Amino acid sequence: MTVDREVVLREISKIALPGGETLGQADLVRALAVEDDTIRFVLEVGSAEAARELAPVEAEARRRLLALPGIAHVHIVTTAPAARPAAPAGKAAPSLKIGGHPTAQAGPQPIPGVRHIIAIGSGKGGVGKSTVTSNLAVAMAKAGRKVGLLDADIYGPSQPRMMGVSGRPASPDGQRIEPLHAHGVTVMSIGLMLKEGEAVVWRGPMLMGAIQQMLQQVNWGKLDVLLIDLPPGTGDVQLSLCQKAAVTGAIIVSTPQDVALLDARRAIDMFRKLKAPVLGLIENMSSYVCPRCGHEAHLFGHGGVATEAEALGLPFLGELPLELDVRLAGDSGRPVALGEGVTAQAYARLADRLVKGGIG
Ligand SMILES: Nc1ncnc2c1ncn2[C@@H]1O[C@H](COP(=O)(O)OP(=O)(O)OP(=O)(O)O)[C@@H](O)[C@H]1O
Repeated sequence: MTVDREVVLREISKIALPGGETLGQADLVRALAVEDDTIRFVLEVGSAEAARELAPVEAEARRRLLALPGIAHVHIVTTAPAARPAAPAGKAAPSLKIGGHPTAQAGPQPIPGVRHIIAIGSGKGGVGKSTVTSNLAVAMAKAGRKVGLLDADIYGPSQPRMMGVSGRPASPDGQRIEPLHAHGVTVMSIGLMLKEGEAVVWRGPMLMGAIQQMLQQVNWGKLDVLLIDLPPGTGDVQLSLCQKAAVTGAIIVSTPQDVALLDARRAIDMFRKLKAPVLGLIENMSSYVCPRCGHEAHLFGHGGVATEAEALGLPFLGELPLELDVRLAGDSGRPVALGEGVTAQAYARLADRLVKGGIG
């Protein structure tokens, strides 16, 4: 038997809590990760007292999980908000330190001044999610919207390169973080918070702390829309994000290939479970137009995403061509949407569609 998230949840969800509910019913498990012989998760409760009462539950969960085949380590962290004096509005913020434990909160919070939060996800890596996010951000800014871009791709933050920003963001008061600005877009990336070349093994609580910090402690200012570049797949960042931020909706990027579509379906399913509405699907690398002869070819198939959107009853937001300039522009820090070509026009249409749809 392979021990995965589902197996772990099944194993511990029936454990009874002091109040009579089960662990599954109370929905306390966060940031669950299974890595080789190790299981890690957070139990998030409302108060320090409730956390203390969970000690026997923690012990029982550990006992059950260590009995699973191949599991040698179980790390459980129980978190509760620290009691702290009320701070004046807009001033409450812990120190600028990635990996702080998150403060448990009642539910998804809006970000002051930010009208819409849009998560951009994909089922699979390499389909162009980051490219689409940077170009869409630029296209919406060109259309006169106030746009922010948060790069939450912990596995490979690529927005600093794609947007051409570098340097560690300043924090003049040691509490709030000043974002960077490029091409009319306010930018913050988890990559800018890490030291160059630093490898980080993200643990659940660190991850949740980092996400919460980037949402709530960055001086985003007034934004019509904040686009969030998620890591590919269906993991803890997606979960943390939907728990911490009042996400307006998610957009899924896919190539037309069947395997990418299959993974995209999983991502859609996850957002639905997390109660984040899926605003629509985008087909990237849809067609290739030969720059010499103008011949159009469909290297990864064509139209699969539109068909999938229709089957799922979701809007199809548009298709974006495969073009060498897209990659070159992304590598040079000047997204192709800044220009006037075919792809830039496709992004302008996409931005227009979202703005007309009330997003941004
Ligand atoms: N439409 C396109 N035409 C040409 N190249 C593209 C296009 N879209 C993306 N690419 C290139 O494909 C590569 C992967 O794109 P990108 O990093 O945006 O994918 P991703 O889905 O964010 O991947 P990951 O999340 O795994 O980092 C990059 O080199 C990018 O420049």
